Amino acid sequence: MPSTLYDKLWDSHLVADLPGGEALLYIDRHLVHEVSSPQAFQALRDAGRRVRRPETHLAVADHAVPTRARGGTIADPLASAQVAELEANAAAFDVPYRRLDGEGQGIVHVIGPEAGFTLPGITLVCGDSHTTTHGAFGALAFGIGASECGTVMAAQCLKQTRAKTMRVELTGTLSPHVTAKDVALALIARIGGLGAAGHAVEYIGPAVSAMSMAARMTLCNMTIEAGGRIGLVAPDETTFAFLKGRAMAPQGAPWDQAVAYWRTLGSDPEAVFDKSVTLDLGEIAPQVSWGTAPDDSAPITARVPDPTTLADPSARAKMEKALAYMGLSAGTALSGIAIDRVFIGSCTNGRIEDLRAAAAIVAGRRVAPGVTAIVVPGSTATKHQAEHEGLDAVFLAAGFEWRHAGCSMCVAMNDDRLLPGERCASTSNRNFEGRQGPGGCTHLMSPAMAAAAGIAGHLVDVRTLEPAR
Ligand SMILES: CC(C)[C@H](C(=O)O)[C@@H](O)C(=O)O
Ligand code: SF4
Repeated sequence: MPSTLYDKLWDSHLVADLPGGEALLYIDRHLVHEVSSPQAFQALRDAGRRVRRPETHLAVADHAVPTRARGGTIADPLASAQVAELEANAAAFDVPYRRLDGEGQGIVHVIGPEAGFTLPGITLVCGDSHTTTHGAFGALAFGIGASECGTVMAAQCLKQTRAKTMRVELTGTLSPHVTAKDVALALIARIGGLGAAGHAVEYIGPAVSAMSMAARMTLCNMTIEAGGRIGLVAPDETTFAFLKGRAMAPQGAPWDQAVAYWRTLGSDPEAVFDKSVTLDLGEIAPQVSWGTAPDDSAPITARVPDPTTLADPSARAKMEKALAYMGLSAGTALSGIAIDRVFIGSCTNGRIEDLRAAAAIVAGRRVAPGVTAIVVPGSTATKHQAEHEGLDAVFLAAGFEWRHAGCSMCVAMNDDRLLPGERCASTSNRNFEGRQGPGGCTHLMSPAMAAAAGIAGHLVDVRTLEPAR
């Protein structure tokens, strides 16, 4: 019977079918961060257990870490305690740990792929919803809860329910300045925040094959914002080229064997999916979010939607609430909404390709008066690569701040936050109320669009930005 990529990954990790429809899956790798791991380590301690296969875990601090300075002590007592706890737990349980002041530090979803820790054909989990990111490599990767992290550490297995499958076919070609982020936002706006719930989404089609690994990771990263716990792209030559020579990827003959296996993973041509959606990339314009959920997104050429046009009272009330929080009135042109801050970074768009795209817009221009703009690379290695390419100088010359790696302003768990009422053009993935700080307003967009907003001082179509002087 023809199988999908998801079926192949599931079947190759199935330990046992359990009564009641659940199954026991073998877990190959586990990424560990400071927010979701303390409870898991404590559970091991309480039960007197060790980590079963320490070498299959990789720990790093990313959510709470300060990005202004590295080395020395962390001023914030909570962040300092969280990082110290992770470091002590990793040492006590022999789990490999990426030091905060080391080259290997960064956001879990950025360092996994960079290290070749993320590989096609494996199961990979993390106590973090954006673990979907790693599916870009053809890995069965999904976010788990804090107590499940402890289960994986102790047993290397997890109980799971098989997901349904959804095929998202991308056709056509992206227009200039339109990116995977715009595709993700347009898709989520179309299918809704629960449009992929219960489904493992596979992105298929020539437009996916043409995408870089960074673009595929952005797509898979955002799959959770459509409710899908799993986003997948079949591994291909682009995947292999990205992984070859990475520190934790196989080398020599095992590499050749692995690639031969990875080539077999793609969905069979006749494989049947439970659900199917097609998106023509040629029709997608740069997107921005206007509300308080990622599916509240629209082309930058559109206007703030009007709740009175909605027939369903609960949908109307939801939109009214979102617009009230965002301080926006129906009918206002999205292009032109003034911003206070720009955040370029996160596990969605903090990779070198993202920084290059933003720098290309910023070069020769200046951040608008009154706007504070920060660039936060997704990993320390990305930061150093960007510096090697001179991107830091481009950002600094334009008035951007150049920071150390971490989750930063994606989530209000560290020093980088919006103040109440501040409005931010952000390359992150969530725009919930208070996500970037209590009372802060987030507009999601691509790195090029966020850079353009910083230059213009308002949301703007990057394709119409005034030429650099
Ligand atoms: C803190 C963590 C558990 C959380 C997640 O699960 O995704 C965070 O990374 C986020 O993006 O909201
Ligand atoms: S960058 Fe944002 S979305 Fe990604 S793991 Fe950190 S907090 Fe979560």
